[in-house]
Formats: sequence, C-alpha cells, structure tokens
Amino acid sequence: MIQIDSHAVRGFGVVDNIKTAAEKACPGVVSCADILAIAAEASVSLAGGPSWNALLGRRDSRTANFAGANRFLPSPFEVLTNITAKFAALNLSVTDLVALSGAHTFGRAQCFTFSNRLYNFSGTGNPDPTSNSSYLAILRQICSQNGNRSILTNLDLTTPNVFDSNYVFDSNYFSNLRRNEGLLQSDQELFSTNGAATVAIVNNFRGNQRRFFASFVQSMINMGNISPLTGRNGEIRSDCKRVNGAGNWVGWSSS
Ligand code: HEM
Ligand SMILES: [Ca+2]
Repeated sequence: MIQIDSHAVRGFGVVDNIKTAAEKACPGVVSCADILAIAAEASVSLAGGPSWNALLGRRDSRTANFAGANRFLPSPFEVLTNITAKFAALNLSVTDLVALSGAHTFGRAQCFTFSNRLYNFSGTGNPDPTSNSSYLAILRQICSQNGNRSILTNLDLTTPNVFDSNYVFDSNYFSNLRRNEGLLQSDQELFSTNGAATVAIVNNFRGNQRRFFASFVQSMINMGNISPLTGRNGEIRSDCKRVNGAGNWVGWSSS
C-alpha cells in the first residue's frame, strides 16, 4: 500500500517519459493522443489481456476543459442510469460500458473514491447494502473513517498484480461483482441494479473470458473513435500536460 497526493489521476510522469523519447527520435510528430492509445493497448496485452491495433494519427486538442471533463466523464458515485446516459451521449452502448468497466481488473483506486460506501452510505448511517460484509471489513481496515483519503487499494481484489498471477487482465472483475466485491459504487451497480441490462452482460463476460476480450477490443476501438482530431485539426502537443503556447512552457531545445 502506498500513499500519494489526492489527485484523481496518476502516471503523468510515465507519459512524459514516452513523449521525451518520441520527441528525441522524431520531433513534433507523435501526438499525446497516440501515445495514450498505444500505452493502453500495451498495458492490457502485457498484463495477459488481448492485443489490438490501436488507430493512430489522432492529434491533440488545442483546448483543455476541466468543467467539460467533469460533465462528460462518469463519477464513481453516479447511479447506473446516469452513467449509461453519459455513455449513450457519446454513442457508446451498455455493452461498451460493461466491457470497458472490465479494465478495473487491474489498477488501484484511492479511498475517497469508495469510502462513502463503507460507513454512512447515502446518509443511511450504514454501509452500502450491495457490498459483501467481509469485503467491507477489509476495506474499512484500509480506509479508516476520516483517515487519509489518498491511500490506494486494488480495484480487483483477486488478480491485481503480475507477481500474484500470470493473468492480471482477466474476467475476475466480473466474478467479483457477482460476489458483491466490486470496489466502486459504479462497478457494483452493473450487477446489483435490479432489472438492468448490464446484469446479463456481467454474467456473460464472467462465464466466457474470450467474449469479454473480444468485446473489450471492440469497445476500446469504439471509444477511440469518439470525435478524433485528424489531418490538420488539433496539434501535436510538445508537453502532454498542456496545450501548446499555454503557461510558461518554452518548447524543447534543438541543441
Ligand atoms: C464507467 C465509468 C468509470 C468510472 C466511474 C471509473 C472510475 C474510476 C476511479 C474512481 C478510479 C480510481 C482513480 C483513483 O483513485 O486514482 C479508476 C481507476 C481506473 N480506471 Fe476507471 N472508471 C470508469 C471507466 C473506465 C474505463 C472505460 C477504463 C478503461 C478502459 C478505466 C480504466 C481504469 C484503470 C486502468 C484504473 C486504474 C488506474 C491506476 O491504477 O492508476 N476506467 N476508475
Ligand atoms: Ca484481474
């Protein structure tokens, strides 16, 4: 277990290192969008999941929009109908939602993204009833009430790490949901929402890892096709964290 500052996303340094290497080899050619698409594919296939050809030649946005990101991206506290609507607004189906959520078969989340489920769920004074009580006890040990919000724990309690198992990117995420051991509210809702179309899809992917992998690949391609910037649109960012010309970035040196 490690502790970091309380930011919602991590790993910028990894992207910066890849960008630095790409700029050195071929300045101004490789977009940050393409770096992220390739890194996602490599992470999944190296962890024992499927491989695919990520579509490339996608350029970087000339704007960065904090409010827009919060409006369009689902939150882990959101109810399933809202999350489904946010996906549908981008032409992503319920199958895409379940398949892509399967990426939570690896990686970590900070306490503040699920601690609302552990002690006083929706003001009830009780934990989230859709969560397994022994799992809740484990999570309460990790995230004490009013404790450090940024402590990390595994999204998949069964096969999170390469050193625990050869199969990290597997369908165990779906088995976890069926045992009421989904970490985020948005994970568990896929299985625990009565009458939702997502329940049958969870069952299907749990029983057939090949089908999960095939759907995951298709859904990653679908997600990558949400209004990409190609041709002369957008730009090739010099620093993946900011649009060109913003802030005090002075560009790379040619020496
Ligand atoms: C369906 C809506 C989704 C919600 C609400 C959601 C929410 C979250 C949250 C809250 C975290 C923990 C972040 C932190 O505490 O630092 C997380 C981590 C993660 N998510 Fe999602 N996510 C969603 C969809 C996706 C999709 C579509 C993918 C990729 C296909 C994905 C891949 C990951 C990965 C790999 C991590 C671990 C990151 C790390 O260990 O640094 N998630 N997600
Ligand atoms: Ca796993």
